[in-house]
Amino acid sequence: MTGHHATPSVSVHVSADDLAKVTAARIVPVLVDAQSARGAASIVLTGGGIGTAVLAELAKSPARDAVDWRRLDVWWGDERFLPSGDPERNETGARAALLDHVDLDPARVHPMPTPGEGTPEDGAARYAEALRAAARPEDHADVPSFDICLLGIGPDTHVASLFPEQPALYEGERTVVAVHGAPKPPPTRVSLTLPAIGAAREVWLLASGEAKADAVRLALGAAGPVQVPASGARGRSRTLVLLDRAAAGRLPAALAVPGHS
Ligand SMILES: O=C1O[C@H](COP(=O)(O)O)[C@@H](O)[C@H](O)[C@H]1O
Repeated sequence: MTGHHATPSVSVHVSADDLAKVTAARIVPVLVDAQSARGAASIVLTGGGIGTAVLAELAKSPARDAVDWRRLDVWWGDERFLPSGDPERNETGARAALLDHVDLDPARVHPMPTPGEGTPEDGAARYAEALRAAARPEDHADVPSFDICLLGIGPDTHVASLFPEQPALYEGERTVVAVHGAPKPPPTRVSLTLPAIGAAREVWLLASGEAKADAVRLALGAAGPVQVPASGARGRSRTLVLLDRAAAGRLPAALAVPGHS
């Protein structure tokens, strides 16, 4: 799960609302192309404000009918280790925003573990095994080459549940880990690691609002992933950084290229 990774390209949209709409619209052709090229598509979902808003816009978009939802594999980048249906779970938000509104094959939807199923470590190991089973020989990795991996950027530069300076950032082998003592509640979580994220064809980093402006600048700067986890989240073919104007406000002018809105 090493090798070449794509240099980020940045697009900036006038508002969080536009950012969510444009990102949703950009997801559709990527999934459609993947389904025609390989028979099925895969997406990794994120929690968080803008990530969930993108899913809600996708549910509303008439273009969504171009996707064959039954041939979509849905994974999560991270999850709060809470019971199924808990409003704080990323899964709960994703189901309400999108998954409950499209005709998915339930066998292709892969929620992360809940406390009722054992320890977070057990759950992480089972999730890693499910990813390994879904990987194809041509993926040359222990996880599928996700077509899109969506990741929100936290104000502290975390992505998924990979928080600055935490042990998960030193993980070079495992694809999924249990996280204890996360600085953002709840403290116990399960997360993909950077090697698993880096197996994605496309990584899309999302941020909206002024509170993310410093994190976005750091994510595109020279710091390494232990200090700035978002700087280590890169796709193999493409890394897109999708921002609203407020989140792009502290980028060097040369990087803050306006998007399509
Ligand atoms: O805790 C989490 O936070 C991040 C970012 O959330 P946001 O509300 O600041 O956008 C999210 O990407 C991650 O999936 C989630 O578990």
